[in-house]
Amino acid sequence: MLFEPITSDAALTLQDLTVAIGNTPYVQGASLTVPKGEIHGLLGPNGAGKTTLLRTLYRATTAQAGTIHAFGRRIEDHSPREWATKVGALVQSSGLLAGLTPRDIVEIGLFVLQLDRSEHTDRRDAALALVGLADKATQPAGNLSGGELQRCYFAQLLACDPEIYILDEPTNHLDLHYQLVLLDEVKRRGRTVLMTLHDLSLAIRYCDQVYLMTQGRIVEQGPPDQVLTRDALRQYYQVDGQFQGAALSLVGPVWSGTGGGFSTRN
Ligand SMILES: Nc1ncnc2c1ncn2[C@@H]1O[C@H](COP(=O)(O)OP(=O)(O)OP(=O)(O)O)[C@@H](O)[C@H]1O
Repeated sequence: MLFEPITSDAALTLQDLTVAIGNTPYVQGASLTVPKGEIHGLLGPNGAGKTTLLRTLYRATTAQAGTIHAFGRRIEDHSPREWATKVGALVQSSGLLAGLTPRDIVEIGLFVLQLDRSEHTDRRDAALALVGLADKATQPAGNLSGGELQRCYFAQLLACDPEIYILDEPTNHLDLHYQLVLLDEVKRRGRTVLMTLHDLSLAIRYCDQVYLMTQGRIVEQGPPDQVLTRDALRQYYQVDGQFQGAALSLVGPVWSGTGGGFSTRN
């Protein structure tokens, strides 16, 4: 297979990545390039392999084949600390919150950067204010609502402000206001982003490019309005609907065939 050359303009490059759990490959031959400062979306039905792919980027999983480069350097050539300062992730996780406050959670993220005390405090407080948690900063995180907790993890990432943001369903639990506030903030910062999204209207609104994944493979890629056609929605998401601008007009589910993920819907 011929690949595009890896340049340092490409913030993130995955080439022919295969990730297996046990003997089953859940990501197969995935290649993508995110240029510096662009926002790319990884889309597709449940079980398509999106999270499994992202997990290799924050080093929770190791790929069996293929390569990952950030700014032209292989992932293996970075120390875990170096990678953690370059690549930050917002993941789908309940976490262990016993005894922690939102302030602690943000500080745990900042620890790896080893900032001087005043910058550490400034970044922590600014991030908690940005996500609207300044008044709950010292309360038990275990008492936060689902959306507040997601905002808390967002604050951790925004405080660290890595060069590359890996976001797994970043709008999970967020109300409409915070969906827009936080994704606007990510876009405003001009960082490089690879994120999974089930909300396709948000993909149209924020993504420069999207990849449609199904059964572990990237099957379509391009600007979101060109990828998310009526045919693609029917084939990969099993819905009848179409976009008018960023608005999705849905008719209903389509029941024929199997799901695009690893489980069937019949
Ligand atoms: N630890 C594991 N053991 C066994 N199978 C797993 C494991 N982790 C993931 N899988 C399987 O890998 C497949 C891909 O899962 P993944 O979480 O990557 O999908 P996804 O595209 O992110 O889905 P969703 O949109 O539902 O979040 C699924 O079929 C899932 O059951």
